Parts: sequence; structure tokens; C-alpha cells
Amino acid sequence: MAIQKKHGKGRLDKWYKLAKEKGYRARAAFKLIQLNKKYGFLEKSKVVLDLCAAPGSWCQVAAETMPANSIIIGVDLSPIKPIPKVITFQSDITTEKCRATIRGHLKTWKADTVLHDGAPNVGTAWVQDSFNQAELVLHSLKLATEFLVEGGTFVTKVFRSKDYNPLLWVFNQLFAKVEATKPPSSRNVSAEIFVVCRGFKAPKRIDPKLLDPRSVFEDLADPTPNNEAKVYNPEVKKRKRDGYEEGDYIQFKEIPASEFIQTVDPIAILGQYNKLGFDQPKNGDVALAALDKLPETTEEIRNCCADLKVLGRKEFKLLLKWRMKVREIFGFPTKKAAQEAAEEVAEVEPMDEELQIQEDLQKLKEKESSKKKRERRRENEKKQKEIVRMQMNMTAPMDIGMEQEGPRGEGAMFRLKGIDQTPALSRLAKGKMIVVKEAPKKDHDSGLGSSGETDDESDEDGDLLETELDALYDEYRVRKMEADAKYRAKKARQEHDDDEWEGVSADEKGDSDDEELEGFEESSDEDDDEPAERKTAGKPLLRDLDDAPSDANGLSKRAANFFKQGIFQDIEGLLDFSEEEENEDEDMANAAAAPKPQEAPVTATKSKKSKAKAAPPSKEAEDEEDCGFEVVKKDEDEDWEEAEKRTKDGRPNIDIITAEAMTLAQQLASGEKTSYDLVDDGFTKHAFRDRDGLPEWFLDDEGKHDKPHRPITKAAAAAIKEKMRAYNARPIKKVAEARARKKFKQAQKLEKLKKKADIVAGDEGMSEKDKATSIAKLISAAGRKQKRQPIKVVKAAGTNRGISGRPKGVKGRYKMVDPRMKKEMRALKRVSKRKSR
Ligand SMILES: C[S@@+](CC[C@H](N)C(=O)[O-])C[C@H]1O[C@@H](n2cnc3c(N)ncnc32)[C@H](O)[C@@H]1O
Repeated sequence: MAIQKKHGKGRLDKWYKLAKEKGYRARAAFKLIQLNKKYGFLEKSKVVLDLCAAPGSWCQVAAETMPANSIIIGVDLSPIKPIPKVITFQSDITTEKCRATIRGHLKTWKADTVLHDGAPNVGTAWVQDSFNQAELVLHSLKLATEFLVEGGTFVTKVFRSKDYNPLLWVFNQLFAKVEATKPPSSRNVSAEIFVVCRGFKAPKRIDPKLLDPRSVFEDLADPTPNNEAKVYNPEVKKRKRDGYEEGDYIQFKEIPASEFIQTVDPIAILGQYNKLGFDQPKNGDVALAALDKLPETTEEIRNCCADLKVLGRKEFKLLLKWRMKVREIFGFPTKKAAQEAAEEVAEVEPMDEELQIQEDLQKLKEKESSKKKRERRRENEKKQKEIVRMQMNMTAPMDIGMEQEGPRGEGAMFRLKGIDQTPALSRLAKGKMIVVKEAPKKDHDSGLGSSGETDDESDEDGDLLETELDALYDEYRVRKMEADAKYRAKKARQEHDDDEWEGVSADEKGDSDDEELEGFEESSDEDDDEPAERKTAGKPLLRDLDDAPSDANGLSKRAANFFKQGIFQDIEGLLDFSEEEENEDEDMANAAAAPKPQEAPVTATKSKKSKAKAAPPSKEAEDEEDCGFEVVKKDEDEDWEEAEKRTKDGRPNIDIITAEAMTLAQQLASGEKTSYDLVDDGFTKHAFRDRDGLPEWFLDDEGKHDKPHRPITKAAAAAIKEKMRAYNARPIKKVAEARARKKFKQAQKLEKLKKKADIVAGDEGMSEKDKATSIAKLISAAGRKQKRQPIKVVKAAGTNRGISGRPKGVKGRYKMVDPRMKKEMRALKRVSKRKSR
């Protein structure tokens, strides 16, 4: 409960003293006592739910008044110190958690009475200050409708505000009798009133709108009081008997007349207050004294000030005129004075024309720059959102509009465009022997559906966008790779298309600097074939080694770099094999008179190894001694690698995992198709797509669909399904680990047993019979399972009520239960025993 000032506003009244005397935690106890005296609901109740109960005086009263063995549950945002015979807990009554906790305590029981004395702790350090009193009442009513027994009683505190009438209406829908009353212990100055609702109707279904603050209070929502209407049109003012404004519970309001003179909003004062007073305060008010003595403060004015609520339009005007006159006398700024001042200003010589223009221009500039800033900020925000969406796989990079600029966009801090032109970069590059040639700008269409503008600006924008998209796509890929192992493996396989797959590692791309720079140098030779935007868009900084094509020998870039090292230079015929193979390839290609066909799906395990393996020279063995290191012979190498790919009987170990591959395998096995058919099938429209110059993200996206659809047979699909089922039937890692652990422990046990048995067997003082019996004992003891300690059930009653942690004097495993649960469990056991008899 909020800490009350014990000295303010007569809080130390007789009820306060009486509460102290009687040992109640709050004077509020007497409110419940008096309400109960009038309606007598507590004596009839066996179960009471006290919502907003802290510090707990209502619970104390309930515990005293209700029959023995009654159940009292108290809940509040603040902790409630334990009260004998009362279950208390800390929770917010507006939450689902609180509802569930009450349900947990009540089990299947229903409450005979629900009490609610809640008041939101507005303005204090409490968390829950957003609900106003009326909303809190609705929340408590909602709980009451769930837990009250039919015919039960709901007692609640309500403030007589504009929400009072709607609340009464709602109560009347749910209860047979609704009465509002103010117990004598409730202070007169307080607008609180208690509503006692009896005879809960317990309807089967309650319209949720009935308990929804938004719909219950919506009609009367009038956030700003219309003071003008009250003052200028008092005759026709509609007197809504809505009671007090929220948070404004005092009926009669007086304000010193001097404040009415000083205020800048006299209408508000006339609309809100009952009286403008001339009585001197204790400390004295000079302004009020002067006002009182002024001849302008006539008897008529005094009469008007005495009761503002009875005044008409004419009287209000009179008061306003009086205020103006007095303000003039006191020297306060008035409308007249302001007008005069304005006239004075108007007389000042007009500003020099040029100066004026300059000022106007300055203003325009400022306006323009602030507009630009705003736009830039909005764009940044938009882009941020897009990136987040992309990271969450909600959008493809393609969805990002053409206007995207990003952190490296025009005017942005990290703009990469044009970085190649800066001398700093060339100086940096020279240090590492690279001179990046400036390629002539081509009029290049980005192919992204750009507007087709051909002027420089649109080209620049296109480039910028291209770079931007590439960078975003790179970021996206990195993120995806970090999160998705499958994707990582797929990408790694793609990047090592040349069969240099070495598994996935975090520093996959992180080849040494030198290697990167070598790649750089080489690629600069091919610059002319590259699209212009790549060169201008910071290519040297973003260059990817693996983009470079294989060399003339069919070796991958990395393999070629490796064999370029000095130690291989003297080895003749290093590339013979690959050349031969290339010639073979060429022959085949010529025969087919077509570009390289797409790979057939059945070759899920590609046989490209041969290419990489072809690279090591056959003459290496001769130079072995000279070089000082062992060069692995080609045949050995092949055997070793191939061994992994073959079954024991020497056949290739191909793992078919797709229905398409299985279909093809079946067709091949049954002779329905030949290997030539497979090669033929590779020549599809998908093999001839021109992919040059297309951005990587586009190709990746296209690649998902740009493949031929191969037919699959029912049998193949069933076979794959069966195979997958077998895979899935394998135990998961955790289970396998647990089993292994168990096995390991059993082995350890056995080992121990063996040792003990050996000791017994080796004991010379024992007869053979004794030895046999003690070994048998050891074996049976090892086979016995260790009994786990039973869980002790501890009642959460008496000193154990409401404690957290281990109860005193309880050792080993335990479980806290409330007394009823223990009783119920016993009863269940009894019943099941009886049934089994
Ligand atoms: C007037 S006091 C209640 C006094 C109580 N009936 C007694 O006898 O001592 C109002 C209580 O309402 C509690 N309260 C306010 N909002 C609440 C909420 N959302 N959930 C639970 N309690 C709340 C406050 O913590 C405060 O202790």
C-alpha cells in the first residue's frame, strides 16, 4: 500500500486511533466492518477473495468474522505480511498470472464473496499507475465473475467520477441487487463510495464488451472540459450528472480573486471554480488586499464572485470587464497595451531591401536544409527497416527500391564510390604492386529495370545502387551463413566448385593477403571484359578471389597459384595430364557442338576429382630427392581417395538421396536409359542461359527455380521415403549419449566387481564355499538398483505458510503443498485403494 502521511488532512482521526488500538493494519478495516454490519456477507461466506488487500486490514477483519476453517485469499501489488488463516500473495490483479495463481489456490472452489478496495497509486513510484480506479474496478469485477459462486457478493470501492454510472450499469447486469453506500469511517472529503453487489447471476456467457474498459467508458469520454460553454452559455449548459472529473473529487472549489486577475486563462477559472474569495490567507496577500479596496470591486462584483455556479452570461461578462480594468490599474499587460506596442513597432523604418532579401534567402536555405535532413533521416530509417526485414527473411534484396542509397550512398559517410580515384588508394595499392586501371565508362544498363536514363547522373545512381545491393546481399549472406549450417555447406560447395572442398570453416575466405593481391593482379588483366559498374563500384576493395575463372589448364585459381610457386617451375610435364584431358573435353564438346551441358542429377557425388588429381606431375618421383620432400605418387593418392568412395566389393559408394536421382538410377539399372541419354538430357534451355554480368543475388535467387524438372516415379519416391524414415529412426544425439553413458557406467561397475571378486577369490583364509557365497552376494548387490530417497510432502501451513525455500527441519527431497492438496491426495489414494479391493 502506498505510504500515507500520517499527519495530513486529519488522517489521525478517531478511526485511525481505533485501528491502532484494535491491532488493525489500516483504518480501512472499519469500512469493511461497517459494510458487513449493514449487509452481513462475511458471516455467510466460507471462501473470500480480497483483491488489492495490502496491508491486509480487510483480511484481518474477514479472518475474525468468517466461520472457522474458511478460506481467505488476499492479493496485492505490494507484499502483505503473513496473517494467520489467510493465504496472501503479491501480484497485479490485472494480469493473467494473478488469475492463474488465484485459480491455483481455489482449485475447484468458488468464492462466496469478492472484496475490492483497490486504488491506483498514481504519482508514486508504483509500477501500476496506468489504470485508473474505474478500470481497476472492472478488472476486479472480471475476476469476480470468474471466481464468484452463483448468488455471491461483490464489494467494491468506486470513486464518484464520470465513470461511476457506467460501472453501476454493468453491476446491474450481473447482480440481482446493487447498492451504493458510504460507511461512516470513509472520510467525507473523499469521493469514494462502496458498492455492494449481491446475488451474482452467474451467466453462462458474458459479453467481453461488458468488462472491457474501452467499451464501458467510451460514450462518456470527454477529455477536455468545455469551460467556454460553461461560461458563455450557462443557460443552455447541459447538466450531465456524471459526477466528478477523474482525479478531481472535491465538490466545492474556491480560489482567491487576485488569482483570477493574474491568470492568463480567466475562462478556465470561471468554468471550474465555485467562488472567487476575498478572505485574506494566513500569510497575507497584498494583491488581494489591494483588490478588495479598489472602488472597481463593487458590491455587485462581490456578489458575483460569491457563487460562480449561479451566474449567467451577463454576470460573467461583468466579471471579465472588471478583470480587464483591474489589470490595467495594476499594470499587467492587456490587449490594449499590446496593440499600442504593435503600432509603435509599425512606425519603425522599413528594413533595407537588400538586407530583407538576404534574410529571406537565409530562411529559405535553412528551410531547405532542414527539409533535406528530414528526408535523409526518413530514408535511413526506411533502409534500416528494409535491412531488418531482409535479415528476417521477410524480403529479398530485390524488394528494396531503386531509391535506396544506404550508408555508402550519395553524401554518406562510408560512400565507396569513387574511392578508386583518390590518390590515397593508388598509393596504398602501389605498396602492394597493384595498379588498378581506370576503365572507360560504358553506358551500361544495370538490368534491374532502371528507368533507362542515359545521362551520367542516372548511371551513377545505377552504379551506386548496384554496389549498395551487392553490399547488402553480402551482409545478408554472411548473416545467413552464421545462422544456417546447411546454407554454409551449400555455399562452400559452390565456391569450391573446382573440387577443392575442404569442409566449412569460419576463415574459409580469409586467404592470406598475398594470395588476395595475386588474384588482384591477375584480374586486372581481364578488366576490359568486366562490366563498367564493377570497376567503378570499388571492385578492388570487394574483389572475390573465387570469381576468377579457372586457368587454361583447367585448374582452379588456388590450384594454379599453388603450382605457380618456384619449386614447381623446373618440373616438366607438370600440366600434361590436364592438357590431355582438356583435349578430350574439347573433342567431346565439338562432337556435341554445344556449350557444357548441365550436370545430371544422378551424379550427386561428382567425379570431378580426376581434374584436381591430374595436376600433380608424373615426374615428381624423380625429383623427390633433390627437392627434399616427399611427393605423393599419383596412383597412391588416387587409391586412397577412391577407397573412401567405394564399397568393399569395389563398386562406387554413391549415396542417392533424392527421388529424381533414384528414378534415374532405376532407369539406368533397368536399361530404360543409357549414359548417352543422360548426357543428352543435360542439354536443356537451362544450360544456355546467359548469366554474364548478372548480380550474384539475382543468380542465387534465380538458381532456386532455374533447373530442369525431372520426372520421378512412385517407386523411387517410396524408396527415398523409406530411406529417410530409416535415417530419422536413428536415435538423436542426446539419447545415444545417454545410452553410451549407461554402458560406460555398467562397464565401470563390472570392473569394480571383478576386482572385488578377485580379492575374495585370492583370500586363502576362506573356504571355497564361503568364497562362492560372498561373490554371489557381491554380484546380487551390484545388480540391485539404488533406491532413490522418496519426496517428502510438506504442508504450506502454520509456520511454513508463505515461506520461500527449504522449510525448517526438512532434509532431502521435498515438495511444498497446500493443506488441501495433501488432503485431496490422501483422499484420492483412499478411493483408488477402495476401488482396487
Ligand atoms: C486502499 S489500499 C487497500 C487497503 C486494504 N483493503 C486494507 O484493508 O488494508 C489500495 C491497494 O490497492 C493496491 N493496488 C492498486 N493497483 C493494484 C493492482 N493493479 N493490482 C493489485 N493491487 C493493486 C495498492 O497496492 C494498495 O495497496
